[in-house]
Amino acid sequence: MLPIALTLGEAAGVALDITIAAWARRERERLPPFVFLGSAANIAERAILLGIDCPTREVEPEEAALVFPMALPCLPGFPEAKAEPGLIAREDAALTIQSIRQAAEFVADGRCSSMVTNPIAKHALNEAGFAYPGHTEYLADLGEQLFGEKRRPVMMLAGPDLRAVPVTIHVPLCEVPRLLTTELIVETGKIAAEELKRRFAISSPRIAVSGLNPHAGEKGVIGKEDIEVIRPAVDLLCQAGIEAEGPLPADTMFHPAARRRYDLALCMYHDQALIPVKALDFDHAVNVTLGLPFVRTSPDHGTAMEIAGTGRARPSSLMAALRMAAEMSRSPVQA
Ligand SMILES: NC(=O)c1ccc[n+]([C@@H]2O[C@H](COP(=O)([O-])OP(=O)(O)OC[C@H]3O[C@@H](n4cnc5c(N)ncnc54)[C@H](O)[C@@H]3O)[C@@H](O)[C@H]2O)c1
Ligand SMILES: N[C@H](C(=O)O)[C@H](O)COP(=O)(O)O
Repeated sequence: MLPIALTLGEAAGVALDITIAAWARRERERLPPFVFLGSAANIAERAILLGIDCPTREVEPEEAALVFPMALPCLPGFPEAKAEPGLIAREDAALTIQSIRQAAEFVADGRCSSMVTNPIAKHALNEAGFAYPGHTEYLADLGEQLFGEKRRPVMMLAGPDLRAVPVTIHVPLCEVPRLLTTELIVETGKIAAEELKRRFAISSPRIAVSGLNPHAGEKGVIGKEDIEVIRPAVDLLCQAGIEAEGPLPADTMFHPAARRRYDLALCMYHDQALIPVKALDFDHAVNVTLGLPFVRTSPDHGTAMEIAGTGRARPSSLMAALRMAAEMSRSPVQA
């Protein structure tokens, strides 16, 4: 059985904590096997701090599934991160990036089934010269480099109660109206619909498209984008055979009865999509990148630096991400 490649993330945050806590729950939670692409020494040290019994074993991915019931499999020789809980070490940025790339390479080489990323501190990587605002954008480039396929990466946050996709992702809010085009909305909606069919067995996904402005523009009185940019996109999605409706006022499309009418909320910007998912399902939602030539999921939360090393970090979202990656890798049609 191929393991999941689990990345290092930011060692000053809760990445090590939730990795250890998830492994410790592997039997009860029936977790798929994973191999940690980080240092065994870092895991051992954090496990002592947390008071969790967590033996490690340095193994290649091929042996990880066999070892997983007894010890947390770690990549042999992976350099030790220097961070302390809550205290970022600048030199760790290179390791964090190396781990993400290594995970994608293992999947490309058929040595791992999929990748799950631990949370990174975007500002720390940015200061170290990392040219991407997040995993999503970096992984799209790795998809091209390693698989020869470049598609638009689509971020989806998926919880038990809601799936939502932001059309624009890691961009300043003031840039959103300029970046939002009919073409971008249609392309994002098509990729999302295709992936819901292919990877999530939803045969005819229903997509609710949000407006941009209050009250979806109130017939153009409070902004024109809803009429001029978003409505034509909804029409084009419908013409492409996708069950899409909108633009819907964003403030009233997330209550329980409204959510029952669709499988995916296609939202215009990051917080419009992520706030409702995290408000409803923070502990169990998963961040999944659609449109990649490989499977990548992630917990929905960030580095939570202030609770690193305290034992207060819950591994539930990471466990949901591991399960989702395993299920998506088993989906009938592979990229
Ligand atoms: N996938 C990723 O790499 C990813 C995702 C989101 C945020 N981030 C980064 O994380 C950093 C911090 O972001 P933030 O503070 O907005 O969000 P955060 O998710 O780190 O923290 C928000 C709140 O939730 C709590 N929390 C988070 N995870 C928890 C867990 N597993 N168990 C218990 N409590 C938990 C935190 O203590 C905090 O109170 C930023 O640098 C951001 O860029 C990374
Ligand atoms: N936008 C995500 C969130 O807030 O949960 C997060 O920053 C992760 O993004 P990447 O997966 O692109 O790193």
